[in-house]
Amino acid sequence: MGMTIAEKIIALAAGVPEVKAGDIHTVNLDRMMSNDGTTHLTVDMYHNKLKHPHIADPKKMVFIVDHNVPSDSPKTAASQKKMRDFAREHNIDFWEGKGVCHQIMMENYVRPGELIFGADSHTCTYGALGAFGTGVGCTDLLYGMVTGTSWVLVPETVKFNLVGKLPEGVYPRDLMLTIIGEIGANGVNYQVMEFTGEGTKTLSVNDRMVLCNLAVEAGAKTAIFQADEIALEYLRERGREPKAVFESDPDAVYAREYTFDLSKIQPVAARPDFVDDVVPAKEVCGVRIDEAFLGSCNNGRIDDLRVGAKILKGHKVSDHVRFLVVPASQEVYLQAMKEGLIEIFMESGAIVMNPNCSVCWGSCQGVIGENEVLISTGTRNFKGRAGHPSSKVYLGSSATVTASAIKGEICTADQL
Ligand SMILES: CC(C)[C@H](C(=O)O)[C@@H](O)C(=O)O
Ligand code: SF4
Repeated sequence: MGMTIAEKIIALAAGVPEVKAGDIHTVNLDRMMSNDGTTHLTVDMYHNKLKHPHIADPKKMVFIVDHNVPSDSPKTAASQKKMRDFAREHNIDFWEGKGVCHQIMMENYVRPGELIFGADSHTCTYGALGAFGTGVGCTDLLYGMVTGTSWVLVPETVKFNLVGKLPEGVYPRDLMLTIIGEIGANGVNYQVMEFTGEGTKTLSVNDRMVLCNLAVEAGAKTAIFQADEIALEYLRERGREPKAVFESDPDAVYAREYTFDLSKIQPVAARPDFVDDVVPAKEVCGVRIDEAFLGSCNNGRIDDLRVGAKILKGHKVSDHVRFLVVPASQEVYLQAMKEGLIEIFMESGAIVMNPNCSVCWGSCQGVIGENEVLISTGTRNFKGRAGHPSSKVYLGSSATVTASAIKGEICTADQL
């Protein structure tokens, strides 16, 4: 029987010739990532719960401080110290303040064909490079750390056929929010979203990251693209080799299929408090905002900063808006500096921050107050996600967020 890309990756990690959806397999993990959201809990369990604490292979581990960096309280400082000390003691790769975990992973580690666990729900981002990345809790992360292995219930795969090309001024973020709006927040629960079709050839690795990253917002176990020439070029530029390059067999089994015509996609926004409450952005135009956020592991890359800077150039951020611009990594930040983008943001009145999760999860920077409204390129708009429970978060593309920051109310770039 034919297999999908995801099934082939699991089969390779399990050391068996074939797997099918519904099977349970023990797998070797290629890598494990953990960030300051939960690593302190994993470290506590390591010390307090294990009879024979040890790490199978420290080279497989990556610890990244990105959620609350620089630390914002004595409490986070203490939990980050725990993480930092543990990483040093055990020779674990450690990154602090260098970028959002998934961006760091994509820039430095992920290889096609790998099976990667991350103690973070957006680990599905790595499918942009043809890897199977999935989020786990810290108990599973600890098990993986100690044994180098884990288990996987092989998920079904759902095929997303992409045709055509996105129109000018419409972005992968609009496409993925549209898909989530259509299939719903439980649309692909515990399934793999496989993106395929000629439309994928119009998408860069950065674009593919946007799609894969948000897959978990539709309940997906992960999302994946075939590692084609575009992905292999991204790898080559970074001096990495693939582990394995797979494509789905013609007779692979899919649970369902959808087709999305990219040329029909329009700017959209997700209304508070649900990621799948997606409407044409024009429908929410006029909503007064207090803050705008351009950043996160979904939309803090150089492409996003270029889009934002192009729209902002020659304009000023509205008097009553804080516009936070947060590059997803130092690599992105440096590139933006070289291109003069940071200057444009600063001169227009934006607040440019150090690479981190920022107000995407509203626990460290930019937290919004009672009844305040944020328009954001972050991943989620759940109640209280960015601060006070009465505050509201709208999600939109980098273009819509920047245009709204200028106007002081939600608007699309073509309305400026
Ligand atoms: C803190 C972390 C565990 C969490 C996640 O798993 O996604 C966060 O990154 C988020 O986006 O809500
Ligand atoms: S940027 Fe947002 S979604 Fe991404 S890891 Fe940080 S908090 Fe989670």
